Amino acid sequence: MAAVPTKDDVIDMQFFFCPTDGSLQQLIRKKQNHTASFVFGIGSFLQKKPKISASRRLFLKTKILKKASTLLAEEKEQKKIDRERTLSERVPPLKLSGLSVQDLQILCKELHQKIDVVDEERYDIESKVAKNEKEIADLSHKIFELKGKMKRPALKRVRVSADAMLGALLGAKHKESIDFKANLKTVKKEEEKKEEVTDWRKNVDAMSGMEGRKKMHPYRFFWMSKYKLFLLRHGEGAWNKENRFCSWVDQKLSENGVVEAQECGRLLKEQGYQFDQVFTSILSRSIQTAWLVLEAMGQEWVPVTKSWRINERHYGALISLNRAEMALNHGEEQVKLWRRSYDITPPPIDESHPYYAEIYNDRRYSTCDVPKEELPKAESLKEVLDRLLPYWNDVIVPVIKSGQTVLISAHGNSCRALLKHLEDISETDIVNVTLPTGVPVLLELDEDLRPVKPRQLLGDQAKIQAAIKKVEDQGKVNAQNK
Ligand SMILES: O=C(O)[C@@H](COP(=O)(O)O)OP(=O)(O)O
Repeated sequence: MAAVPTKDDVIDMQFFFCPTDGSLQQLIRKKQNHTASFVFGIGSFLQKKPKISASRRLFLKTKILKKASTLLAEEKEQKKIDRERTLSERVPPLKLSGLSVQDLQILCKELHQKIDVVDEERYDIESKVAKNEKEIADLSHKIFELKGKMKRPALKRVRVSADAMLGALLGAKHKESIDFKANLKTVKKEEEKKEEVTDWRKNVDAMSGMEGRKKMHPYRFFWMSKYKLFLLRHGEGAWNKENRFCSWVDQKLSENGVVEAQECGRLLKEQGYQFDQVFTSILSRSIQTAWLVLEAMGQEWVPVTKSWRINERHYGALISLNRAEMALNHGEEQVKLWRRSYDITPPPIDESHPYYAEIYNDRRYSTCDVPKEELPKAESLKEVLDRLLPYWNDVIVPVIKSGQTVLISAHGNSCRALLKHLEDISETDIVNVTLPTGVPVLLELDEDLRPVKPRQLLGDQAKIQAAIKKVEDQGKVNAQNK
């Protein structure tokens, strides 16, 4: 402990509470060395003057306490002022008056971007702290182990040769001398394997679980999302209800489908989401769903862009057939392969099919970016992805990257194809991904449009699970609505 300063040494004396033990302390700064501080307990300070009476001591203590409490209050007040000053410097008050809705939206976006940046910094700092804490814990553990090794029981040193020791162990018969060194193995000191620090974003192979998504680095889930993308399978269509393959036949929403779409819009509104652009297929059920969602959200003005490339998978000759009947005739396994496999294409549609003319004579298919003759006659999920990807890359991605929030109102399989691409789902695992009607799927993506979190199906989770099961069961012999 530092020497007790004399009266001449002292330039400043303060009393304060010690936060660690709650005792009253005295802080004295030395004259010669302004950087040095000495702290003495009040007890010991007072003990140095034994002549002091009890009442005087009490009086002093009370005075010191009063002074300390005033100082504390002042310090608290000062901290408050400092905090407010720093906040007003770093976070200037928002000037909202006179701003148009568009300006407000831009401001909101800017603020969100700032929050994202701060969160990323916070995340970085937190992970650094966690890493350092782990290192400290490891080092403490090593120290503990070393200390343990130091406390070996004191052994008596005995000078005995190896031969003498063998003799003692094996008895007097032992005569040979043994070269112990010859039997010693050379053990290389194992180099401590250093954990490789890589950019987790590049670690696609390490992505994990979640319905077949490849393993994802756990930290990735804590990364802040840069973009939000919403995928939506339209509300129930008339043929969904009848359990018929609808595909490119332009069925409208069922009554229930209308309600599903409206409820979806209400939910998104409740949760405060706003869209800047909506993309749909050129099939009425996805367009109708987009309208109903926007209407329920009060965002009817949001631009809607349509493309055949977002259309449902072309189910070829299966179009209009009942799934349960198909399961009865061809087996549930076969129906599952047709419905959910990645690269199995169902038999193609031809002119003899009852819906061929209705599909291919429809004017909408002469507006596509490929000649009518080149439009598919049946598609596997892979083929859906092949025709969807150019549109995604060339049209939708730039919109998302410009900072706009996008809703894609599409179909079961066009959404599955996109999910496979975005979440890097394997060909075998995509079989297990099923989307219910009218349930928005929220994807949070990083700057390269890779998911940073598991996809979220928004809404009542029990209902969603039941709806998924219902869709899966459509391909079973005993499905409802045969
Ligand atoms: O074509 C259809 O009937 C369904 C998908 O059928 P499954 O792949 O579920 O058999 O597409 P959607 O209702 O999403 O437009």
